[in-house]
Amino acid sequence: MPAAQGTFPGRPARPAEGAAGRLSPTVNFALRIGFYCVLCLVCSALAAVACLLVNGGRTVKNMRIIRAVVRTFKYFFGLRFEVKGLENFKVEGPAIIVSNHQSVLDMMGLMEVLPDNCVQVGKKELMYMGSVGLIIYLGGVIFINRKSTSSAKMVMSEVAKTMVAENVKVWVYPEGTRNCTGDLLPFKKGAFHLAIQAQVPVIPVVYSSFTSFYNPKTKLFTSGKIKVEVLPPIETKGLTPDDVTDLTDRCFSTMRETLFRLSGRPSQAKDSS
Ligand SMILES: CCCCC/C=C\C/C=C\CCCCCCCC(=O)SCCNC(=O)CCNC(=O)[C@H](O)C(C)(C)COP(=O)(O)OP(=O)(O)OC[C@H]1O[C@@H](n2cnc3c(N)ncnc32)[C@H](O)[C@@H]1OP(=O)(O)O
Ligand SMILES: CCCCCCCC/C=C\CCCCCCCC(=O)OC[C@@H](O)COP(=O)(O)O
Repeated sequence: MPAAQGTFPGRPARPAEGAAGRLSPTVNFALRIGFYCVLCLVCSALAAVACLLVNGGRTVKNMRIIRAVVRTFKYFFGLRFEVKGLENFKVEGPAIIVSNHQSVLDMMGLMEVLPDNCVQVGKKELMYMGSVGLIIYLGGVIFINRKSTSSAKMVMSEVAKTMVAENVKVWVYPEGTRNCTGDLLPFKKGAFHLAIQAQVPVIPVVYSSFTSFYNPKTKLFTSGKIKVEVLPPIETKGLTPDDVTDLTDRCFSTMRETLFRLSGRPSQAKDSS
């Protein structure tokens, strides 16, 4: 049975165990992150076989298999998710989903709420992570080259056409990189160009800050609760490229306000420093 409250590996010691039973935060952090990576690598290899046998190759249908596997990971790390607003995913047809990106641990949060027929946009370097790269490829993830704006834009424009033709939702992390500060980085505009080009709604998803249980700088990684809110879709019908900045700013403000509320920091919602 999986450990319920972050008891494996490198769980914090109980007072009765004394100093001998305690692990330094650095060792605890390394063990838990190392275990996460091994879990991802091993499960990806096994899931890749299942994906090839069941679906035959690269297809978004493989995401169902990946989702089912990754949803079990939270039990090993004592993580709990409290999800609200899943009904907001029930829009007819394709949509762009945008969410905050804090850590590699986000894969657990992603799979907790991932709707069917939804692929993510990821940096191309992810392809080279061994079996994890293979499973990401098999899941249909759209790879972009962050070092080449023109090629990234070309890929995104192609996605605008295919997502409508194939009725697929696309999940983008608009911060463009991981950010575990408890705030949002300024949003890149690719997701919003994509939504307006395809004339599909944007659905923001916000995860509460990990900083109370996870902080790579201070080597903190314990059990914890993550609040997730799927916000109402923002329509883009009739919007033009001139509206991209407004749409980006609107999503950013709504998500930042939600991030602070979910993380118990309402007073900072208006502070843009
Ligand atoms: C079974 C076990 C499994 C174990 C593993 C578990 C799970 C794995 C399985 C699946 C899950 C996979 C999850 C993958 C997650 C991946 C996460 C990431 O990789 S995040 C990083 C990559 N993503 C992004 O970067 C997306 C956000 N970025 C953008 O949107 C960017 O805008 C960009 C399109 C990438 C371009 O970026 P760049 O920095 O080069 O340029 P700018 O953003 O500054 O834009 C310049 C300029 O161009 C305009 N622009 C942008 N896009 C467009 C467009 N499509 N069309 C037209 N114009 C565009 C932009 O507005 C700027 O102009 P201006 O300044 O005038 O506004
Ligand atoms: C043979 C090669 C072996 C490689 C071994 C790799 C070991 C890594 C194994 C598992 C790690 C699980 C990662 C799951 C995928 C995480 C996706 C992710 O979060 O990518 C980060 C990316 O969004 C932004 O990158 P940056 O913050 O800009 O950087």
